[in-house]
Amino acid sequence: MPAHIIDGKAFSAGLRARLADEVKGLAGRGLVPGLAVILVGEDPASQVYVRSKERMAREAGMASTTYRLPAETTQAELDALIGRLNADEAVHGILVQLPLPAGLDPHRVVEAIDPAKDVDGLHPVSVGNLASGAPALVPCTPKGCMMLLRDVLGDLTGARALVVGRSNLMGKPMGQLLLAANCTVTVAHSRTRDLAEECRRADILVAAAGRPLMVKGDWIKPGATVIDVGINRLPPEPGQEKGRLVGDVDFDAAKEVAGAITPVPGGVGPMTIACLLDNTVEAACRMAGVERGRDA
Ligand SMILES: NC(=O)C1=CN([C@@H]2O[C@H](COP(=O)(O)OP(=O)(O)OC[C@H]3O[C@@H](n4cnc5c(N)ncnc54)[C@H](OP(=O)(O)O)[C@@H]3O)[C@@H](O)[C@H]2O)C=CC1
Ligand SMILES: Nc1nc(=O)c2c([nH]1)NC[C@@H]1CN(c3ccc(C(=O)N[C@@H](CCC(=O)O)C(=O)O)cc3)C=[N+]21
Repeated sequence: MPAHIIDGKAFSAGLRARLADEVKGLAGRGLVPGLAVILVGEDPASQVYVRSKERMAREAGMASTTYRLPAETTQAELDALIGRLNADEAVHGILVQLPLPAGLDPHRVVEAIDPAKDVDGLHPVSVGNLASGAPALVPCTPKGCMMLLRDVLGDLTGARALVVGRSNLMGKPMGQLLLAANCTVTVAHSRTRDLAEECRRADILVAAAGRPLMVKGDWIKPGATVIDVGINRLPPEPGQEKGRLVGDVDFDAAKEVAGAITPVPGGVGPMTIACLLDNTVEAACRMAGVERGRDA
């Protein structure tokens, strides 16, 4: 039986509609959640992301400002902007798009952000809170993956979970969240010895390697839940202007074996933006001492 196709786009729209209601309520109390995004240089993937993020923040009734800085921006200039945003009471969330141009130190930039406004969940305080089980602002993409997994599977207790990739933005926090959800977690990477064999053991497979179509159909355990985080553009076919967008999983083959699977596009990507908005509302409520009606 072909897999259930997990509709991240619809899930994201539902979450954003609930956030819009919540934001309306907050605005009535004088609190408008504000997001600041900093984009240095012209990374094309980040530009797409920044545009849809700004649109969706506005649609949810939030304030959103994007700071576009030239690639030659110095560390001191970037630090100064972050300092101003830290001090700005109308800003509740600050996100610096990664990767940064060469010459800018991503660790220093992330550490300059007030942890209370760290809606990307990358500051050492956020990372420590997540790892130690304290309330934390959780990185948006792994958070979105967990929402989809819980929607499909309910309780994840005891499941064997494999995360392919160990980046700070995705693989590592994903491993932490699955562990907190009582999965038995393996994190694979480019030095993993037999990736196919590791995949075949996984009840939950999260692919975040940035390698187009790397995970083959016969690497999937029958019935497994597959979350494809990869966003890769293939080279254009003759006569086409742009190449096709594909994930890290060979979707056409995998959907014949998996129990459930996310498509690319329309899977994890839209969840990332919804979770960014959710984190901004969360940060705003914490700063204002407002209790949230839980559901996200
Ligand atoms: N949908 C969304 O919202 C988002 C999508 N993405 C996409 O997810 C993917 C991963 O992003 P990100 O984590 O930032 O990427 P990084 O490049 O930072 O990390 C990639 C990870 O994958 C591992 N890896 C690379 N090649 C292989 C391989 N052949 N076998 C096993 N592991 C491998 C690397 O291992 P090692 O550490 O050994 O080098 C590394 O840990 C990208 O396609 C990105 O575009 C990212 C963020 C959000
Ligand atoms: N500090 C930081 N935090 C990030 O979370 C971050 C980042 N930097 N740098 C870039 C990556 C990439 N990323 C995406 C988010 C949404 C989609 C998305 O919405 N994708 C849609 C459409 C994609 C399209 O059509 O081009 C989809 O998959 O359906 C994609 C990619 C967040 N990132």
